[in-house]
Amino acid sequence: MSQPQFIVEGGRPLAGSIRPTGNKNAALPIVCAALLTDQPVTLENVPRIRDIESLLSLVRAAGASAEWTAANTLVIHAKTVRGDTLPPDLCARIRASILLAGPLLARCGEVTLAPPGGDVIGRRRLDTHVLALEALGATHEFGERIVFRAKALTGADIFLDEPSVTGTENAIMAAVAAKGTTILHNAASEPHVQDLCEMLVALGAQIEGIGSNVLTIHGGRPLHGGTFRIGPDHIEVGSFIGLAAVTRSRLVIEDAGVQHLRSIRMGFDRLGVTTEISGADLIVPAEQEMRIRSDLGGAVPKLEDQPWPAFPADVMSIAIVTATQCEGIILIHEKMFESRMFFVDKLVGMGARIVLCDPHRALVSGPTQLRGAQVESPDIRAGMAMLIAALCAQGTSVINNIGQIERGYERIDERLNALGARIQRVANG
Ligand SMILES: CC(=O)N[C@H]1[C@@H](OP(=O)(O)OP(=O)(O)OC[C@H]2O[C@@H](n3ccc(=O)[nH]c3=O)[C@H](O)[C@@H]2O)O[C@H](CO)[C@@H](O)[C@@H]1O
Ligand SMILES: C=C(OP(=O)(O)O)C(=O)O
Repeated sequence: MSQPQFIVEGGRPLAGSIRPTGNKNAALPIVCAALLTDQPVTLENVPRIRDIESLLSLVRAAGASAEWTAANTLVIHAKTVRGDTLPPDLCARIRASILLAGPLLARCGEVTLAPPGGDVIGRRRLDTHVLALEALGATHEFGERIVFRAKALTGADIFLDEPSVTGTENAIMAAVAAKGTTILHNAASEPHVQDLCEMLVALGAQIEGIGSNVLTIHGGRPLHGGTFRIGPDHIEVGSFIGLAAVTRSRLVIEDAGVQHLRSIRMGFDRLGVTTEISGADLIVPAEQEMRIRSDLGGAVPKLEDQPWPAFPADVMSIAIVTATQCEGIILIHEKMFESRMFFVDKLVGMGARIVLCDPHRALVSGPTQLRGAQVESPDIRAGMAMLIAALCAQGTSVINNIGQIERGYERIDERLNALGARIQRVANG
């Protein structure tokens, strides 16, 4: 069945306030972490997005209950769980299915998964997950099925081969259940990793070094139930900064989690897009310089992604669209995923001046007037980037395959229409 489309009328300025939803990439591991205890866990500010619904289907298949008690409040109760009943098609739908490995291994001593899915943005390793779980005492089988087994999990001194986000999260969840102390070196430290740690601490875990790349976890303490509120999605905030800039709109991004925005704001600053902090809110003024800042001596500047706390890979696609509306030239270097930049073809089709140097680097020269077009949305962030491009373009655009956008952004058409956008969601065919 074909997916609905967005019909977007471009060129309209937006205005008003918008609140980011809870962080998708925090909510996903935190839902999994709720399976570590047999007590009920209440999660607030959970985004109502497709990836969460897919994960909840997996959680229920494992034997836990998961009920929405308010629009964004979820109660998970994993009184008993099983690790051998996860439907392969659901595992293949989302990257986050792999995050069930740590908690179900800890609870059941064995877990069987199918290889995870997620955005088709290039090869996605699982080696770090295996490295960490093996160090804690698990064995693994890897093929059409991924099986982890452990009679007992024991704390260990672990150096991760890369600061994998989900790899770190799996390691943390397993280490919290393991007897003894685990030291995780070269750990990822993104806001979502921090949120997961804080949630586990709220349930009784002992974790030191939260926010750094060395975590010390004193495991084996029984976890109780509790309530935890998911933090705001900094990637969504980055998306709204780009949206405001290219539509020349003043937007107030409420309760934006400003403590986590330094690298994102600095990245947009390089494009000539400045933002202001006002209490807990972030303001994007309508008047922007939109002039790319050259490096010293007039050299061509570069915007590159790196592990946290540097500029996040998931905001790169949004930065590319923004750069098409700024005066000057900039090299965008996406270091991580081999297929994430291919969507720039679609921007070129809309009038952007972009040279894709190789799968990781693109040279963007602006500003160019974008024209409405019929486009696909290949992954969550490219999809959002296309939506932003359509809102800034002259004329009408059609965005197909919007299920990709809705994997990560809650009611995005409704929320942007409340700011003055014209986005119509229509059934396709
Ligand atoms: C469900 C979930 O949480 N998904 C996120 C998670 O995926 P996921 O956990 O699958 O990504 P991984 O962190 O395992 O893989 C990316 C690897 O590349 C490294 N790296 C990162 C940036 C960079 O500029 N250069 C570099 O080499 C990372 O440190 C990491 O080692 O983290 C990715 C990296 O943030 C995000 O894109 C995904 O949205
Ligand atoms: C790549 C992303 O998601 P996932 O890891 O779930 O595919 C993303 O959130 O941009």
